Order: sequence, then structure tokens, then C-alpha cells
Amino acid sequence: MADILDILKDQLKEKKIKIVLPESNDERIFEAAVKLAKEKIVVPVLLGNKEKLEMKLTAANVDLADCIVYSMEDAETTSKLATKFVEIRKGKATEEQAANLMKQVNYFGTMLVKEGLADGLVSGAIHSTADTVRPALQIIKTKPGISKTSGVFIMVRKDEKYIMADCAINIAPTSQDLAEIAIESAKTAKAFGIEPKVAMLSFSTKGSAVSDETLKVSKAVEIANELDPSIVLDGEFQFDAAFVPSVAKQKAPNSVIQGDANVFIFPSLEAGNIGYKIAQRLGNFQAIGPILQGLNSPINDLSRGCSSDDVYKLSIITAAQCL
Ligand SMILES: CC(C)(COP(=O)(O)OP(=O)(O)OC[C@H]1O[C@@H](n2cnc3c(N)ncnc32)[C@H](O)[C@@H]1OP(=O)(O)O)[C@@H](O)C(=O)NCCC(=O)NCCS
Ligand SMILES: CC(=O)OP(=O)(O)O
Repeated sequence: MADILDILKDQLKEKKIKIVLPESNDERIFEAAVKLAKEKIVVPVLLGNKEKLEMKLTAANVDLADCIVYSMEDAETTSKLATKFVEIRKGKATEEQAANLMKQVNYFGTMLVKEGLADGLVSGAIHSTADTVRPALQIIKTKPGISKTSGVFIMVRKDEKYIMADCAINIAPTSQDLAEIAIESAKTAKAFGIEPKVAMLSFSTKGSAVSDETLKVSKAVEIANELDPSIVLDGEFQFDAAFVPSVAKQKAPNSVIQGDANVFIFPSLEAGNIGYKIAQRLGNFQAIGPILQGLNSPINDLSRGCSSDDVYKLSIITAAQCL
């Protein structure tokens, strides 16, 4: 990953891409913001008490020209954002509700992105995923042609790099959702220098078990192959059949995937979220993400267990999604 991050950092220099870090009072977030500002890779946009934050930044030797601080107490900005929010929600929020929501850092920060005052947002070090992404789902919305956003992790251990999805958003994806998640994940893999070989995971390999759950995944394989036949994609696979060449020979000898998959699509959020955390905590993989796919502007979520380095890296990736 170091190599990809170095490439991204080079691409981002002088671009002055503004990334909102709404949880600015969290020490991990503040530390990452200081590093980003000092390296001039990304312009961190911090939210909170302007005077206090600027004093803290100055004490950390940050040039205030390299970051932006918005006061959440500034009535004029808050009221402008609230009015815009009511317009965007088209009857789904009153002025009063909007004014209350703008007191929440994730709503305020997401509106800054929507209004073009910032380019992207990284949050979730304190907030749950639901509270981090709901403003994005309501305000930023998915790109044309994409019905569901989903969350991928880039899993890195020395030279090994894999993509895992959906580990963050869709609790019970349908076959159509899984096909869409697989296609978007293949694109994300390419964007991060991985030539995708996509495995649709299950507890069955090529009909070794048959149930509603396994049929959901084999149907997703059909849909994905129809939607984009250029992607190397197959399933349904157990993880060993997707990843271990000798097991693939036995369980799926005729597949385009021969135990060499590098993009893993989980059949449900239970499997995806548990799966990536096992690889992270037992397998010592670094888990970068979740990177949200398919939104009109990059909004990315952190795990509450993140480190300052995770915040720094996800901010760089988020800024790179703006290029
Ligand atoms: C993502 C999540 C918060 C959305 O739930 P929700 O807020 O109850 O969603 P709702 O059904 O009320 O929809 C809210 C809006 O988001 C949109 N939306 C919901 N899921 C979406 C998705 N996957 N992609 C795009 N838009 C979505 C809806 O269309 C709706 O838009 P609208 O208000 O403009 O009509 C919910 O699915 C969730 O909690 N997922 C699990 C998150 C999690 O805990 N992950 C594990 C840790 S990473
Ligand atoms: C991605 C994820 O699982 O987030 P959290 O650990 O914050 O729930």
C-alpha cells in the first residue's frame, strides 16, 4: 500500500483538495489533520470552536493557510446550510428539523461538500457507520445508474493487497445488489492498482449446497456476468475455493478463478463485517476503509477502532477519489 499512497500523495500535491474531518476534537483526527496540513497533501477542514481549534493548530506549528476551520456556532453559515438542506430533502425535512440537524457535525460537514465548500469528508472515528453515512445517503446520493452505495476495504499485508465488500452498508443485499457491489468493487480494485479477479462468496462452491442463500449468490454471478462480461468474476465459492489453488482444482476445476481471487464479495453484511475484522485482527492485515463506492462525492467512514494513521490514509484516499 505504501507504493499506492506515495503515488496518490504525489498526485495530490498543490491540488489543495479540501477534506472535512468533522470529528475535529478527537485526538486521532486532529493528529492526522496536522500531518496532512504540514505535508500540504490535503487541506483539512475542521469543525468546532474556531478560536480554540486555531490556537491548537498554531501550537502544533500548522500554518493556518494550510487548513480551514468552520465554526459550528456561526449562525449565518448554519442557517444557509439548513435552508439548502430543506430544498434538497424536498418535503422530507422542515426548517426546524434542518436547523437541529445542522448542529450535528456529520450533517454540517456533508452540507459543506454538497455546497462545494469542501470536496470530500471522512468521519466515523466516534460516530457509528449509520450516523456517518446517513447524511451522505440523504444529501449526496448515488451516481446515476448506481442504486446502492457499498463499503469496501483494501486489505494490505506487506505485498499482499485484496479488496473486500460489502463490509459496511447493505445488511441484506439482494442478488441484484450483490452484482452491482461486485462490479463497483472491480472498478475500485483497478483504481488502486489491483487487476480484479472477483469471487462471490458463500458457504457452498458451485452447488455443493443448495439453499435460498446459495442461490442468491449464484444468481448474482449470472447478473454480474450479464451486466459486465469483461470482468473476471465467478462463484458461488467458499473462501478456500476462491483463494487456495489446490482447493480450487478440487472444488471448481473449470472456473475462471483458480484459487487466485483478489476481490471478495460477501453474501451479507454479517459475513462481510465479521470477515474483514478477522483478517485485520487475526491475520494482521491493515484494513483501509471502508471506502464508499458509487456516491456523487467521496464520503468515507472510519472504524471507531481506527488509529491516527488510518485517518491520515483514508483522508488521502478520499482526496484521490476527487481527482
Ligand atoms: C446505511 C443505513 C444507515 C441506512 O439506513 P437508514 O438510514 O435506516 O435508511 P433508510 O431506509 O431510512 O434510508 C435513508 C435514505 O438513504 C437511502 N439509502 C439507504 N440505503 C442506501 C444505500 N445502500 N445506498 C444508497 N442509498 C441508500 C434511502 O434511499 C433513503 O433516501 P431518502 O431519505 O432520500 O429517501 C443502514 O442500512 C445501516 O445501518 N447499515 C448498517 C451500517 C453498519 O452498522 N455497518 C457496520 C459497521 S461498518
Ligand atoms: C467499519 C466498521 O465496522 O466500523 P465500526 O467498527 O465503527 O462499527
